[in-house]
Amino acid sequence: MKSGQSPIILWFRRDLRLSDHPALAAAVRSRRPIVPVFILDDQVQSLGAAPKWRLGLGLKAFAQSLEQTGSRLILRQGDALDVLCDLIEETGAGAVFWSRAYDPDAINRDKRIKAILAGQGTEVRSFAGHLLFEPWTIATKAGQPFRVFTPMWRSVHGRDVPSPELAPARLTAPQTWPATDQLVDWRLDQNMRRGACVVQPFVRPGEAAALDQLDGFLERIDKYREQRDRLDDVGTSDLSEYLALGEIGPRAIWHRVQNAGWTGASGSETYLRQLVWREFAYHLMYHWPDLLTNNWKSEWDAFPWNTDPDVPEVWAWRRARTGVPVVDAGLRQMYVTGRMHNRARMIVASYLTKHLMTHWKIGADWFADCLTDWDPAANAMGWQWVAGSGPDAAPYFRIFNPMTQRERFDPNSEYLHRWVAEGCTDPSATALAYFDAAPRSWGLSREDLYPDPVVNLREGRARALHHYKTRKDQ
Ligand SMILES: Cc1cc2nc3c(=O)[nH]c(=O)nc-3n(C[C@H](O)[C@H](O)[C@H](O)COP(=O)(O)OP(=O)(O)OC[C@H]3O[C@@H](n4cnc5c(N)ncnc54)[C@H](O)[C@@H]3O)c2cc1C
Repeated sequence: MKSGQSPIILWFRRDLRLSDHPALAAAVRSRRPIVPVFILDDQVQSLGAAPKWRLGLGLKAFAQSLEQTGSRLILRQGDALDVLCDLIEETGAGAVFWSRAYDPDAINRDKRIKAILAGQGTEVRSFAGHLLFEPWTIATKAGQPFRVFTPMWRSVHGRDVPSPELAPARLTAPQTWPATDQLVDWRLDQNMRRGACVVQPFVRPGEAAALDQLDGFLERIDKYREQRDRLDDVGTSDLSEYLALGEIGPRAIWHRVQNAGWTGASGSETYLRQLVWREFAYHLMYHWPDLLTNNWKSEWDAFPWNTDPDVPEVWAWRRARTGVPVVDAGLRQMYVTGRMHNRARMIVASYLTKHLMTHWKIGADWFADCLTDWDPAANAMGWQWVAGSGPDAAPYFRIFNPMTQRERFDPNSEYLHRWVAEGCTDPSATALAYFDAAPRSWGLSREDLYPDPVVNLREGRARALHHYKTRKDQ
C-alpha cells in the first residue's frame, strides 16, 4: 500500500554525489525515507575496461559517503525495469527519482521505464543535474539546435545557473533495508588485467576528492588561460573524470569558478568556456544521436578511411609504438593514468585519422576502453572534431604536425621524458610504468628499442591532404 510517506527509490547513475544533486534534494525535502540504488544493467555492463573499473571505485566511495548520512547504497544487477519493480514491491516505495541522462540508449530506457512505472501507479520524476543547460532549453534565434560552438557560448554565458544544493547531513532510512549485492562480486575490474594496479595511484575517487581537486585548481586558475595547452605543466583542472561519473556537479563548478572570476581570478572566463564545450557535446548528442556512431557530415561517408582495426599501423598506434614520440607519449599517459591531456588527445587523434587515415570510430572505441574519464558525448565530438567529419570541426587541411606541436607545447621535452622510456639513459618511473600497464600479450619490454615511424610524417600528411582535397572537389 503506497502512502504519502512511502519510500522514494533514488536511482543513481552518472551522479554519484550528495551535493548539487536536484533529485536527491527533492527527495530529502519530501521527508520520506530514501532507498538509494545503483543498477548494473546492460548499459553499465557494456562500458569499456577503464571506465568500468573506475565506476567500481566511484561506487565504493559513494557507498561510504552515504553511510555517513545514515543511509546505504543498494546494489542490484539485471534489467533496470525489473530491478525497480522488485524494489518497489520489497520496500513499498511509492516513487522513483533519477537524474536525467542524455545519450540515446539511456533516453529510450528511461522513457520506457517511466511510462510503465507511471502506468502501475508509481510516481516517477526525473531531474536535471548532469548539465548546466539541458539541450532543449537552448536554441538559436531561429529556434534550431546549435551546430557551432561560439554562438552557443554567447547565448548561454550570461545566463543564470541555479545554485547547487548543499549535501544533506542525514538521509531518512526505510524501516527495513532491501538486500544488496556485494560490489566485489560485480567484478567491475575484470577487464583491466594488469592495468589496474598501475592506474590506481593516479585515481582519487569520490565527491570529497572531487571538491578537493576543484579547490586546488582554483588556487592556480590564474595560469589556466596561458598554460592549459602546455603538455609539460599541470595547467588544467583534471576534473573530467569526476564530471563523467557525476562525483561533482557542473553547477557547483560553474559557481565556484564564476565567483573566482568576480574576485579577480583571470582564467575564469576561459575555463567556463571549456565547461560549455562539454555542454555543446551533450547538445549535439541529444539533437543528433548519430554523432556517437556515424559521420555527422554524411559527405564523409565516401572518404576512403581505413576501417580495419587490426592492420599493423593501428595496432602500433594502440600500443603507443608509432615511432612518433609525442603521439606515443599521449597514448602511454592514457594507459598509465587513465587520462590524457587535451592537447595530446588532439595530436593522437589527428595522427590516427589523418596520417594513418583510419576511421575516427576506431580511435573513439579505443578511448572508450582506456579512459577513466570516458564520456560518450565529449569523446564522439572530440574525435569527429579532429577528423573533420563533425560539427564545427577542424578544417580538413588542419593536420597537426606532431613535431611542431611538441616543440610548442613541450619545449623542454619534459612530457616526452615523463612518458617515453626507450632511448633514455635515465627513464622516469612513469615512463617505465607503461611496460607494467600494457597487457603481457603485447610482448613489450623495457629493453625494447624505440620503433621507427610507422609512416613517414611528410608522406602521411601529403596522402591525407590528397584524399581530403579529392573528396572536397567531388
Ligand atoms: C579525441 C578527443 C576525445 C576526448 N574524449 C573525452 C572523453 O571521453 N571524456 C571527456 O571528459 N573529455 C574528452 N575530451 C575532451 C577533453 O580532452 C577533456 O575533457 C579534457 O582533457 C579533460 O581534462 P581537464 O578536466 O583537465 O580539462 P579542463 O581544461 O580543466 O576543462 C574543464 C572541463 O571542461 C570540459 N572540457 C574541456 N575541454 C573539452 C572538450 N574539448 N570537449 C568537451 N568537454 C571539454 C571537461 O568536462 C573538463 O573537465 C576529448 C577530446 C578529444 C580531442
